[in-house]
Amino acid sequence: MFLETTINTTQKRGWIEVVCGSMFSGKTEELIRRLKRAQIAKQNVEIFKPAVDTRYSDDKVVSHDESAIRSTPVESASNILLLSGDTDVVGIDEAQFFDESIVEVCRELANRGVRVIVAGLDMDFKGVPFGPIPHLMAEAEYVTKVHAICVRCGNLAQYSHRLSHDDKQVLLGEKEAYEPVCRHCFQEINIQQ
Ligand SMILES: Nc1ncnc2c1ncn2[C@@H]1O[C@H](COP(=O)(O)OP(=O)(O)O)[C@@H](O)[C@H]1O
Ligand SMILES: Cc1cn([C@H]2C[C@H](O)[C@@H](COP(=O)(O)O)O2)c(=O)[nH]c1=O
Ligand SMILES: [Zn+2]
Repeated sequence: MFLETTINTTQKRGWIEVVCGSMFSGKTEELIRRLKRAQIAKQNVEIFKPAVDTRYSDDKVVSHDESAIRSTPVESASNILLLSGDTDVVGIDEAQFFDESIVEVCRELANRGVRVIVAGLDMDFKGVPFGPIPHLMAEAEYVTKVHAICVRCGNLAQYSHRLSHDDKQVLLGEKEAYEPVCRHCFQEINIQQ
């Protein structure tokens, strides 16, 4: 479990946390858990997600288990800077869908003294690093990799296997479109295909 860094109230110091893993690994639940605890601590919290992710809700980040928190959809990473005026904590979900400029945005916020918590897929359906997440992992002070349960064998899953033959990297979907699998099962699937 991630343990929050003690906040030194005399000096406002920012940092970056990344929560990554496959689909269904609990990234959004963990993001919501950290943000709700910050709200309980009376911190000023803003949550953003890419406008492209229209699943579940326009104005909420929602987990597969239906826990939710209010959020603002943004068309581009630069909007996050504009909308984060007097904020102590910024949460960003589905960060794999932003372009590389999200790295600069997170850096700028952290340098300003903001705690930035970013959740996103570390790998796409091919097992290839996804968008800006690897770069964010390199810059972050704290990286938490969470795991789903492999639907084929019950081991820890780190891959998101796409059930269709669609080859484009971005394809929104849920259980009808993806299943979380472990290394062994991911290899077996790819040998068969
Ligand atoms: N194969 C699975 N392994 C783990 N959790 C699963 C699985 N299938 C469904 N879930 C549900 O997904 C929830 C995690 O959802 P969520 O936080 O939205 O994940 P993520 O954001 O990583 O896709 C779990 O608490 C569980 O209820
Ligand atoms: C693996 C993979 C996933 N996606 C899409 C599918 C979902 O809409 C999101 C991931 O959501 P989650 O909160 O992590 O479950 O990303 C994609 O577009 N391309 C991929 O390769
Ligand atoms: Zn498996």
